[in-house]
Amino acid sequence: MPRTGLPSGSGTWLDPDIPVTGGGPGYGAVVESLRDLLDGFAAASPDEETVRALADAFAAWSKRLERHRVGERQQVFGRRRDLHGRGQVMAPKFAAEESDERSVKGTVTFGRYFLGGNGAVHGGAIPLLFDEVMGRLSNTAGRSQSRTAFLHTDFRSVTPVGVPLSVRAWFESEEGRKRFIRAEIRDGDTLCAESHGLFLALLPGQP
Ligand SMILES: CCCCCCCCCCCC(=O)SCCNC(=O)CCNC(=O)[C@H](O)C(C)(C)COP(=O)(O)OP(=O)(O)OC[C@H]1O[C@@H](n2cnc3c(N)ncnc32)[C@H](O)[C@@H]1OP(=O)(O)O
Repeated sequence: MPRTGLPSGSGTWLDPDIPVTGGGPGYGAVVESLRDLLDGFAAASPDEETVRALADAFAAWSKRLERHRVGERQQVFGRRRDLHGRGQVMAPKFAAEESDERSVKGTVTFGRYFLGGNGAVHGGAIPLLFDEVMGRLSNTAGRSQSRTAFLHTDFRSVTPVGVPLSVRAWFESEEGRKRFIRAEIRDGDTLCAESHGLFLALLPGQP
């Protein structure tokens, strides 16, 4: 078991090697429903009756899930590498389409939940997506676990909500523990944002 409880990967992105199967085959559909719920909630102006019904339903589900609470190493959320977005809803779902040992390409659509304003994705959600994609790429293809040392993002044009965007991340260089990675998000030919980051392979005993 890896030190941090996050499994590292010896396969490439599209060839995950450590199956985490908690939640069973229906888990991915639940995560999708949760994403839809967040987008729907963000887009809604509900009446009071609907708000009360939502509050009751959410409280009931929180109580029920409390019975299934586990420690970090048994957690399913965010550890299902067989699912796009690894079964988490904190970041928008990145769907990888091509990968090799040094790069990954895929798509993302930022739902309404990630709206900053005026149709543009929130400026914090974009580095979140970059960290997700670059951080995971950093740990693929037999590499040991790493952590983000720095992540620089340039916002080149508005990143639109609700539009399928292409995402690409690739290794620029690897120097000992240092993994320099770059990434970009494009809307068609338009560069929306680009990032470069340093990911440091963890030393034994580092959390
Ligand atoms: C299904 C599950 C999938 C799971 C998939 C998960 C995907 C998501 C992944 C998300 C990843 C994250 O967000 S991780 C969470 C965010 N990051 C963190 O919390 C990291 C916090 N920081 C740290 O823990 C530490 O600073 C480290 C580990 C990054 C580095 O500490 P260290 O090991 O002591 O290294 P240190 O000696 O300081 O530095 C080593 C070398 O790197 C350089 N260096 C260090 N930091 C920097 C820096 N910011 N900018 C430039 N250079 C730096 C040093 O100058 C040195 O160069 P030289 O002298 O050798 O030349």
